[in-house]
Parts: sequence; structure tokens; C-alpha cells
Amino acid sequence: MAYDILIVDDEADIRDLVAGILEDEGFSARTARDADTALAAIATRRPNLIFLDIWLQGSRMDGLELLDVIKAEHPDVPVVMISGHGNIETAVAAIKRGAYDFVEKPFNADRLILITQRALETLRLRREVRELKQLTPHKLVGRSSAIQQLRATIERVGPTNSRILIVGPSGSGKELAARMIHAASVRAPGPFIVINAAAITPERLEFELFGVEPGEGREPRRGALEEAHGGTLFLDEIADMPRETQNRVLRVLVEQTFTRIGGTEKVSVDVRIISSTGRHMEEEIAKGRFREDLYHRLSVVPIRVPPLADRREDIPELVDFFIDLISQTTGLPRRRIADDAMAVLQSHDWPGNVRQLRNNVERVLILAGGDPEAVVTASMLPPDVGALVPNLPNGNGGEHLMGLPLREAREVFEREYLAAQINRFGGNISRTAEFVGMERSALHRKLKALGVG
Ligand SMILES: Nc1ncnc2c1ncn2[C@@H]1O[C@H](COP(=O)(O)OP(=O)(O)OP(=O)(O)O)[C@@H](O)[C@H]1O
Repeated sequence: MAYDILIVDDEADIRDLVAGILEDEGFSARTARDADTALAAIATRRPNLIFLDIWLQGSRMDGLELLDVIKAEHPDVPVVMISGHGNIETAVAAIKRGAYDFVEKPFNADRLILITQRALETLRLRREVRELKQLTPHKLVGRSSAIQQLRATIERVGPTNSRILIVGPSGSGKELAARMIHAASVRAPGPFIVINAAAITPERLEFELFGVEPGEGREPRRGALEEAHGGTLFLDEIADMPRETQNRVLRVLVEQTFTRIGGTEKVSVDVRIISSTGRHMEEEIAKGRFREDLYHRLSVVPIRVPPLADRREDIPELVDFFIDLISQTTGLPRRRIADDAMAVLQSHDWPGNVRQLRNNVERVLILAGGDPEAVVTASMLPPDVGALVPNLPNGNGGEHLMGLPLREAREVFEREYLAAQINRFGGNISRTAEFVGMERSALHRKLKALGVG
């Protein structure tokens, strides 16, 4: 379903322009010319995001007043202000009152789209974090040596107060590891606050981190640093942090104090910082995109979470864990995964790592339907998870073999089948031999004859 975005502006040209840009990106846009039509539109259907002009000519309320009403009634709907005289004071005023971000006229279509995506992504992440917090026990599942080492490291570094940088690809479990470190520390009863630098615009990131000084008669808006006082701040995707924010964060680490945006008063907090990245930080530093001194301060203890494809032996246990978890939380019946289906799951490359595996287990449980006793076989897996022998040329499950004489077809099949099995068992010949039902030495000879290795 397309995201529903409401554009509130007194100028028809602006409404049409913004709506056109968003619709071209596949969003669904509605428009309103003043406060009353906007409130009626919101009452009819709650939008996912609102663009709101600061100056609403000919309206009962101006944009900032309407913002107050929207925030009071729908605090979760992000509002991006449209500012004609864009300057930092207007932005600060709007953000103090709860706006998510602002765009300046004249519009830059790319920035508009970026802000839209980030606002929606933040919303999604917040919801996901909320759901996951409720649903997922903080348990790091897996018996591979990489996961065993990771668990040992977490136990060792958890109780210290050191800053930790967790490196690994998206969905591999970095945030989970950070939560476990927090849980293993004396800060466990304190808050665990997450800030994702990739999901927030640079301007917004500063507000979110450092907070905003109060205006006349208002409470200050506390940033993540203050929220995390006595606990842990998890800085996700630090490589996406703009240089200016890097400078500010470095100052916080050196001076142990900071000032809110627009303020002068020094605020000091007691926060442990755990950060994460999916990038090669050495490269980011070499290209001048990340401050080396900040990197060293954040990465007192570096921890690596390997991609799922490098620890395929964890997959069966993870699948069982997610089947239990998903069936408990959704009420869907549990299923048994047949050996052929597990072989496919273990052979797949999982570019989205554990998160992608979890989503696929959920899809399987939803789609399986019918008889709760039914076993999930390879043919019931989502098509993009791949065929039983994923690397067969053409990836079409075997039709191409029909054009070959039996001897050659058998050779092609054996080669691809064994290569996929070896890959699945992480290169371990003994375990592959056991699974495919051959003697270890016979398998060796076979592989040599087929030129696999
Ligand atoms: N070893 C594991 N055992 C159990 N659940 C796991 C494991 N690894 C990851 N998960 C689950 O997979 C999902 C993705 O993990 P997480 O959010 O920690 O990844 P991430 O590396 O921080 O991702 P991103 O870089 O995209 O933020 C979460 O639901 C998490 O609980």
C-alpha cells in the first residue's frame, strides 16, 4: 500500500508541485489549502506524513498553530514544515514545537524525496524497534564459533564502561549485540537509546542528539544524549554522520559536556556510547569522510559480527528460534521444516542476513496455511530464496540439462550440487560427505574428478 501524504499549503502551485514530485515516487498525495480542510482530511484518514506550510494565508490558524493541534492529537505523525523564508530560527521554532524537519522554498525535488523517505523510515524504524522490544527476547542464537566468540566478548566487555564499535553488514545482529552489552552492564536498569544516523537528515540528527534549548515558557526538548543519561546510547550507522556532527560528538567525548541547539548552558551526562557501522571505516577515514580521532575514541573495543553466509551452521537453530517466536507472537501454527527446505535455506546467500531470514520464516508460516501438521518442503519456500541447487547454470532448476546427453547432464548436476553442499557446510568436507552419504575419501576423489574445489 502506498504511503499517504498530506500537503497543506495556501498556494495551489506549491501543493501541485509537491504532490507531483511525491506521486512520481509512488506515494499517494492529498492536498489541503487551509487549517480546516487539513483537519478534515486528517479526520477522514490519518496520513503517514504531513507537509505543512509555515505561513498559511487566509486560514483560521497559521502553520505553527496547526502544528500544535496536529501534534496534540496525533503525536506519532511526522510533520515536515515548508518554509518560505528558510532560516535556522524558523526551523528551530518549528522543531521545538514538534515538527520532524523542514524544507525551504524554492524546492529541490531530491531533498524533498530524501526527507520524505527518511521521515517514513524513521517512523518505520521506531515502530519496528517498539515491536521488537516487545517481541524479541534478547538472545543471540547460534553455535558457530563466530557467535560463540561474540557471546564471550559481550560477557567480557559488557561490565566495563568502554566504548565499543560493532562492525557488520545490515541485519546481521549489531543492534542485538549492543542491547546485550547494555544488559550485561551495570547500566542495565538505565535507558538504551538508539539513534540511526542513516535514517535522519543531517539537520535533524543534531536536534535528535543534542536537543533544543527551550523557547519562551516551554520545556527544553531533550536530545538522545540526555535521554540516555545513566544508560547507553547506541549510534547506528556512524559512517553516515556528517562531518559537522562528528565534530560536535568528538567535543562531547573530550569535554564530557555539550550545549543544546540554540543554547549556551553546559549540560553534562553520564552515557556509554556503543556505535555500529556496515562500512569499512578505514576507507571512510582514507577518503576524508570520517574523523580518525573520533573513530579511535568510539572504537576502544571493536567487535565484528560476520554475515550470515559465513556462519551457515547457525541457520537451522535460527529458523527454529524464529518459528517459535513468530508462532508465539502471531498465533500462527508452528511448522516443521523438511530437510530439503532446510538445505535451501542453508545454501541461500542472505544478503539481508538474519533480518531477511527472519522475514522469510514469517512469510513461510503465513503462506503455509491449511493443515498445521503439514511439513514445509523446498517447493513451499518463497521463490526468491532460490532453488535447491542455487548455482545451477541459468538458475532455472534444471530445464537446461534437458539439452544434454545423460553423462554430461549428470556431471553438470553433480558439480553444482556438490559445490552448493560444500558451500552450505562452510567448506567442511567431512560434514558434507556425511550429509550427501559418501565416504570422505570418495567425495574427495569425486570433487577432484569434477574439478570442484
Ligand atoms: N544471532 C541472532 N539470534 C537471534 N536473533 C537475531 C540474531 N541476529 C539478529 N537477530 C535478529 O535479526 C534482526 C536484525 O538484527 P539487528 O537489528 O540487530 O541487525 P543490525 O545489524 O543492527 O541491522 P542494521 O545494520 O540494518 O541496523 C532483529 O530482529 C534481531 O533480533
